[in-house]
Amino acid sequence: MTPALPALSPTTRPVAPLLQLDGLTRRFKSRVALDGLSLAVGAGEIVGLLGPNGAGKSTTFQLLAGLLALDAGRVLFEGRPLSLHDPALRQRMGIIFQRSSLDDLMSARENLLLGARLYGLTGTRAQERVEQMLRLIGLQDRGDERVSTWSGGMRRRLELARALVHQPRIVLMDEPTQGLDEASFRTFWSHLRALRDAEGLTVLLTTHRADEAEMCDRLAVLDAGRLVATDTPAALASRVGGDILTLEAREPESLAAELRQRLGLEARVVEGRVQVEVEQGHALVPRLVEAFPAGRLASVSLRRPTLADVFLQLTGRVLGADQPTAEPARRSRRR
Ligand SMILES: Nc1ncnc2c1ncn2[C@@H]1O[C@H](COP(=O)(O)OP(=O)(O)OP(=O)(O)O)[C@@H](O)[C@H]1O
Repeated sequence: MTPALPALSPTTRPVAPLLQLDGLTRRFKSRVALDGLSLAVGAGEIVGLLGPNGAGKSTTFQLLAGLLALDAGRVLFEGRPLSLHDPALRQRMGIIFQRSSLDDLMSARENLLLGARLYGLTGTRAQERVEQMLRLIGLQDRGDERVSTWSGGMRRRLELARALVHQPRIVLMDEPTQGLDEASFRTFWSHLRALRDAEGLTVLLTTHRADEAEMCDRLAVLDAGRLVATDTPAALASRVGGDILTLEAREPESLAAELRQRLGLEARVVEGRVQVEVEQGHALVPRLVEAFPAGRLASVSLRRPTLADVFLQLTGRVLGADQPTAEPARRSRRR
């Protein structure tokens, strides 16, 4: 008798990512919207897709939602390739698009019940799930009100509940908090995290907000349909290193040119102010004040880099802005 093979221990058994995008490619005539995007999303992870306008974020979501056909590439769920039209994939995914998909004339409960029925949940099971979701988003006392009377923040939380009513493993969210005020943004995220903890939810979202990007477990930066970086927010922020000096001046372009020529600094103009990335910012401040007499500089401020700076360095664009503002920074820096 052949001896039984030893069982793989949990540490040696390979764990497939929950969702794996493998070389996703989509063209619109001669324009390549997505150019071989590969990205793995692990179970229980909140992954943020960051990218300037036209980077390919919405195209990725439309492909995953089965609304567009792929030109090349494949999607694996728990290690198994799945067609984007496979009902099994639909069942495991919840999607929140930028535009509201709620029915304004219905109450919150009715909206959730409709969502549940679309995924085959009926009877007491559907009712229970609807009540559970209303509790999780903290709106159980308002469930019978018409959605049209609700605030933007409450509606976004209801969208989240509706995308999750059929208990998907992963939820895709296209700019879920766009237009929300600070308080609604915080509430939305605390519910999202509670859902992740309560239901083991995995999230793939797009955002233009640096504060939202900071909240993700991992970020994938897209530019012109290609993945240019993927890492934790902290690791990405440490790529910029050093300090960010911001200088206000009446003629920012000429000041930036002088900083480059006279001091050999990598200075660029970002939204009307001169920005310089340096290792020892505090040591440079007195030199700048000395080099540029009163009148040339209106103010100098020093801060640690944020994700918005990382984004600028990688893509040459300001996070959330429509137009390019600068060339992506060269790697070498004056120390
Ligand atoms: N239906 C379409 N027909 C032609 N071109 C398209 C179509 N959809 C997207 N594109 C192009 O594909 C590229 C990627 O667009 P996409 O909407 O995915 O970008 P995005 O990252 O979502 O941008 P935004 O942040 O502005 O929503 C863009 O150049 C866009 O013009």
